[in-house]
Amino acid sequence: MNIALFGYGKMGKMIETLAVRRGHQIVATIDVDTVDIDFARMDVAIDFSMPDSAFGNISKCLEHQVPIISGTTGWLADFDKAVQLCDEKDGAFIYASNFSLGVNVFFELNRQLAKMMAQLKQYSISMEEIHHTQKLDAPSGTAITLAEGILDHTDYAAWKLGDAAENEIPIHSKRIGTVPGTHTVDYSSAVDSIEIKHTAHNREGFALGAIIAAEWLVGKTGVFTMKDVLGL
Ligand SMILES: NC(=O)C1=CN([C@@H]2O[C@H](COP(=O)(O)OP(=O)(O)OC[C@H]3O[C@@H](n4cnc5c(N)ncnc54)[C@H](O)[C@@H]3O)[C@@H](O)[C@H]2O)C=CC1
Ligand SMILES: O=C(O)C1=N[C@H](C(=O)O)C[C@H](O)C1
Repeated sequence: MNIALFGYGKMGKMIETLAVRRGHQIVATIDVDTVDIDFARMDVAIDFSMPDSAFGNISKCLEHQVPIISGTTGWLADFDKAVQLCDEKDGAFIYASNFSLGVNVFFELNRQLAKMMAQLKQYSISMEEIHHTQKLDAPSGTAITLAEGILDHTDYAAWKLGDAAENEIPIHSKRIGTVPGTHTVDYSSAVDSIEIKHTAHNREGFALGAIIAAEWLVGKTGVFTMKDVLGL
């Protein structure tokens, strides 16, 4: 496949390495200063850029009929517009807050646990996410997806960054060194706690998941998720 990378930072470079190893060609690396973009050469594009550039990059790809994988977080205020544009253009689009296969299993585990705990009102829920100090957005996209999975199955009204009201799920964000990404969901009562946790050891899992999603998306039309890709 001919892959274009939008965003040639930590993730873009990791995806390049793994994609070449899987036999793909990187036909463009587009970063903040890139002026000319040759969309005709691309079978698929993968965007790991910045919160304020993601929607623009996604829109350009959809306008040019290039299937687009979006991994950038912190731009979801524009998500519905991206879906609408994809429909209008008969395009192909996948966004995931986290492409790692392990985290996508963890998302399902989180939803199952929330269902089981919904009636046990003696437990209060809190979440923690830890990332490297260069991360621009908080809470992480992954933490938001986890919180949404809990909100779907419980009486909590919303999630909140930091301290929260009784009917809100607090998400505590920490920025430490070079941590690639750790997410914990905690249910605590007066007598015990239940905790589920995912720890990324490096960025390879995110990059591999994004490439697998790109391989899956080419030739399809519509808006999909990692659940579709992985058959979860
Ligand atoms: N969904 C997932 O599985 C994962 C998502 N991420 C997200 O991916 C994004 C990028 O993460 P990193 O690579 O660690 O960040 P990074 O800061 O290392 O790289 C971002 C790159 O985007 C470039 N950029 C800025 N404006 C641009 C534009 N208009 N067009 C193209 N590129 C532009 C920057 O110059 C930089 O090189 C973040 O939003 C992060 O939260 C990160 C890891 C996994
Ligand atoms: O910025 C990162 O590094 C990561 N961002 C994603 C997020 O916001 O959830 C995914 C992963 O946790 C790494």
